[in-house]
Amino acid sequence: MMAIRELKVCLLGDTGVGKSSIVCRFVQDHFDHNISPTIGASFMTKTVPCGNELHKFLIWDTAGQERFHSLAPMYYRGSAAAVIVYDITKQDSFHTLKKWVKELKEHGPENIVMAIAGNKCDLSDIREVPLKDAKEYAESIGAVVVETSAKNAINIEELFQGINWTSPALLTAGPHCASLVP
Ligand SMILES: Nc1nc2c(ncn2[C@@H]2O[C@H](COP(=O)(O)OP(=O)(O)OP(=O)(O)O)[C@@H](O)[C@H]2O)c(=O)[nH]1
Repeated sequence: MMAIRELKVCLLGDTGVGKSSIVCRFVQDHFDHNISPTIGASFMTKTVPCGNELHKFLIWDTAGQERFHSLAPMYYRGSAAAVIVYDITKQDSFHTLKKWVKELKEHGPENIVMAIAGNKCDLSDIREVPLKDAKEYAESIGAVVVETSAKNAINIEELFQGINWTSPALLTAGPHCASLVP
């Protein structure tokens, strides 16, 4: 018998920052230059061994386009953690990230664990957002931050594994943490 812990996580962030690409790299180890914008949201799972248990990530990848904004609460409300993504080459996307954090604090589940991903770190020569700014901001809201590249498979596993899944908020998250499989 190995315990399986289900970890519900949603991805939020501006359109085009690479949310679907991060999920695709994590779940399928694949990158598509011509990936289409998400319509509504998409759902994927991935199970990975972690110590003497299995972690089953239940991942909601939301659509970043403004016209889908009103759907986001349906996905973040059921999540124990949120990965909020910006594009290190677009200052605007960092601004949008801050708006998501504010919305989560106001309307998200109490104690939702937040992780920030500065994606497209393969393009650091055209960077607009210094890592220092992201670190300072993350610290101010008690979130972890990591720079990722879905394209070059940098820090993608680390992003999902680095979420503080031992947070009391998650341990008390109830039935979805406790099922057992043979
Ligand atoms: N150079 C580079 N390009 C990336 C990276 N991740 C994603 N992209 C590209 O950025 C574009 C947008 O990626 P998506 O994954 O569709 O972005 P999204 O955040 O899911 O967008 P929405 O579904 O509209 O919210 C695509 O052309 C990707 O190929 C990366 O790490 N590096």
